[in-house]
Amino acid sequence: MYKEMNEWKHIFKLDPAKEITDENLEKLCESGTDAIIVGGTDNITLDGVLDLLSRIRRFTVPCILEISDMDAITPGFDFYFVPMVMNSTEKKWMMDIQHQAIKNYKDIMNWDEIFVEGYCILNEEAKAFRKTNCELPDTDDVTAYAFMVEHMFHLPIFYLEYSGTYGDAQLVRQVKNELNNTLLFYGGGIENSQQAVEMKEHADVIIVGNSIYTDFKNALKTVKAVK
Ligand SMILES: CC(C)=CCC/C(C)=C/CC/C(C)=C/CC/C(C)=C/CC/C(C)=C/CC/C(C)=C/CC/C(C)=C/COP(=O)(O)OP(=O)(O)O
Ligand SMILES: O=P(O)(O)OC[C@@H](O)CO
Ligand SMILES: [Mg+2]
Repeated sequence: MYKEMNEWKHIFKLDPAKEITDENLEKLCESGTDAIIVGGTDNITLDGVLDLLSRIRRFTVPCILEISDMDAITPGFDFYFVPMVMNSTEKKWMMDIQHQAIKNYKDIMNWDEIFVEGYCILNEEAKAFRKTNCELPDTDDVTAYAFMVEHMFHLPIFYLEYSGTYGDAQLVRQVKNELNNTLLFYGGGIENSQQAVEMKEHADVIIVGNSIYTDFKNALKTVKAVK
């Protein structure tokens, strides 16, 4: 585990398929957030990733590529996050794409900068849910996935993903109570300081994505709210 990651509280997730002005990008990078993730589900191109990378690189904030497409992997990021979708009904999204990627890249992979995320996607409307043919887990299922991620796979991150909608804070609390070593990331629908504080009470790290593009001022305020 990258030592400082244990102390992270807040991350902004920027989508390479969406536009952001230099002015707003600077505000995000200088906001005090712990890191910027570059990632999304649809239309992720190498050009889009490289554009954001070069613009974020002007600042000191750690910059992470969350890999969702093999064709959009590039050197230059501080860290690489590799999703494995626990509640996908297809082995492909849990194992096979990652297996193929490791065959391609194993000779140049620096495992000190690569972190695998056990994803559990809980919003049926999210693009990632549909793309990876997820099934909606109940509370017991989610808890069991958390156990698997920590005790069977020993992954550094369990990611409760509600992308696009605000989730169930009580479920986040229950999951947090089951985890000891694996960090709990929460992402989904955080649009204001109050929501950020509520989810940060339970999750180790909150991720703010879409509201950067829909309500920038309030998205920016989520950093100070949790720090
Ligand atoms: C050249 C170089 C420096 C190499 C470095 C070495 C390296 C890091 C090699 C890669 C190793 C590896 C194992 C890669 C895995 C590659 C891969 C494509 C894995 C599959 C990932 C996956 C399951 C993708 C499916 C979609 C998904 C779950 C994406 C996660 C992010 C997410 C949920 C985004 C939010 O999406 P959403 O909000 O629903 O959608 P929009 O924001 O787009 O609307
Ligand atoms: O876009 P939102 O809904 O903020 O979710 C953040 C992140 O978890 C998406 O992968
Ligand atoms: Mg998104």
